[in-house]
Amino acid sequence: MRDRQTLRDKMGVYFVIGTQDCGFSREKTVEIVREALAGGVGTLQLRDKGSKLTSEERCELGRQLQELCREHQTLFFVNDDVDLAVRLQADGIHVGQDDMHLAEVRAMVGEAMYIGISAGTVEEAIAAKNGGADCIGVGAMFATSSKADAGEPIGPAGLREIREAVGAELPIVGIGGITLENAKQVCQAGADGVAVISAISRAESPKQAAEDLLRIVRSI
Ligand SMILES: Cc1ncc(COP(=O)(O)OP(=O)(O)O)c(N)n1
Ligand SMILES: Cc1nc(C(=O)O)sc1CCOP(=O)(O)O
Ligand SMILES: [Mg+2]
Repeated sequence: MRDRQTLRDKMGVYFVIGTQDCGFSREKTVEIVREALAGGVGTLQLRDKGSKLTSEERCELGRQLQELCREHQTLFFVNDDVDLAVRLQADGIHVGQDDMHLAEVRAMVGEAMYIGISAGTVEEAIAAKNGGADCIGVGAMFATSSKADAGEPIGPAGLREIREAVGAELPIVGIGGITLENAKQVCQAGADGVAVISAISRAESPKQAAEDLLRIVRSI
């Protein structure tokens, strides 16, 4: 069953990944995820964008990653693809402002699955909270090359405003351009954790990068 405190605890280091971040290689994606999980990633999101995988192959990759997550007690989220999340019985689904509406997602996934929503403004964050979102991904925090349409960075000040508006209870991760150098600022502004792609996927050691991020998040 969904539990807000469990979710908050698991969102310290939230790794978002798809084959597009790993040279379109499934094997490389699995290898990086394996390392990242060993480093303490608490939530993994499969975000396969513009990939060369068929839907069956994407489902198979999802199953593989979900199995690895289970071995590490890591939450497994699917990005955008509500049907895939239902098929895999993922722990969570993440949707943005241009994706399926929250109420429709809830009707499709049932009561047990976490729903994460993207928010870049106070209005979006309040709407997500009032609509029953379990957590929000706030961004873009900083400039990012991992998402072409990420929009203008809102910085830690933007996240702080959102935290003040939604209150202390709703789990929040910052996302977009987060690195070992700026992760502390994101948490100091009120985030429960950091969601990253490149800080882990492009690190020389994804395991070390995840460990370092977790240490920073836990230091706040
Ligand atoms: C944790 C988290 N936060 C935000 C996003 C971005 O979602 P969205 O705005 O729908 O953009 P895409 O990821 O679909 O390109 C996310 N994926 N995860
Ligand atoms: C997936 C995603 N969503 C964003 C948002 O602003 O909602 S920014 C982003 C990309 C995050 O990648 P990196 O950690 O490499 O910057
Ligand atoms: Mg989306």
